[in-house]
Amino acid sequence: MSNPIFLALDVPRLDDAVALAEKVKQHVGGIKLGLEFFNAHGAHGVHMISQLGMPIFLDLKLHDIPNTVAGAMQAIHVLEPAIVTIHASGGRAMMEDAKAAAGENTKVVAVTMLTSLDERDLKSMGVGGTPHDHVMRLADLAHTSGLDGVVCSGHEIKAVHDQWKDGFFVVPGLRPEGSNTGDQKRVVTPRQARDHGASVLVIGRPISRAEDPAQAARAIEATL
Ligand SMILES: O=C(O)c1cc(=O)[nH]c(=O)n1[C@@H]1O[C@H](COP(=O)(O)O)[C@@H](O)[C@H]1O
Repeated sequence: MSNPIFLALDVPRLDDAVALAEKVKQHVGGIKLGLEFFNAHGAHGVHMISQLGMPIFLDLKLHDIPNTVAGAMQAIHVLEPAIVTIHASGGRAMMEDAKAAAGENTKVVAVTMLTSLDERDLKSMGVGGTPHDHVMRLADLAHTSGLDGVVCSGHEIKAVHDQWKDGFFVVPGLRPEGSNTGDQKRVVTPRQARDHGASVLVIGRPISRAEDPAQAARAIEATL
């Protein structure tokens, strides 16, 4: 079975990002490049990381009107990402148009509810119900909009997987037992997420901020 860990390369300097990716390469299945990396280094940065020969997950969290998101999807064909994120709250038309505009080898997955949010945050945004309800509703919308899968926390992955058997599921907000959760609120261990149906495990700081990132990645890999 291939390694489901994608390292979130949320580091500001390109040379540090390349060095970190080189260090952990043997212990992860791919690299996730997100807003911090893409806004700082753009297409050039993506090409640099692509040279390591690993699948690239471009976490752009697109959320705009359908025409604009479709145009953004077209613009990244050249980068050949394996996975791209959009926001499910952009709605059905946005998701349908995003999928139609994506490259044929790119999985388009929708962020349901960020792992940094909890029920109080939902309430403060005027959204009723529990995180579970909210995630299930948006996962169903993403499914019927023709997407490949969703991003959700480890708290919901089992229910989402039960409802969408052949979906592709990305789970961030992962922490090995006893490690610092930081800004994440809906957290599980990498092993729990894997056991409950995650296709991809996104892990950033527990590896990137470790004293020995390769050892940290190896230790997490060993728990799977
Ligand atoms: O789309 C994502 O990858 C994402 C969605 C989400 O709900 N929560 C979340 O943390 N992420 C990303 O996953 C990574 C988590 O990083 P760490 O908390 O450092 O492991 C970051 O790059 C986030 O941008």
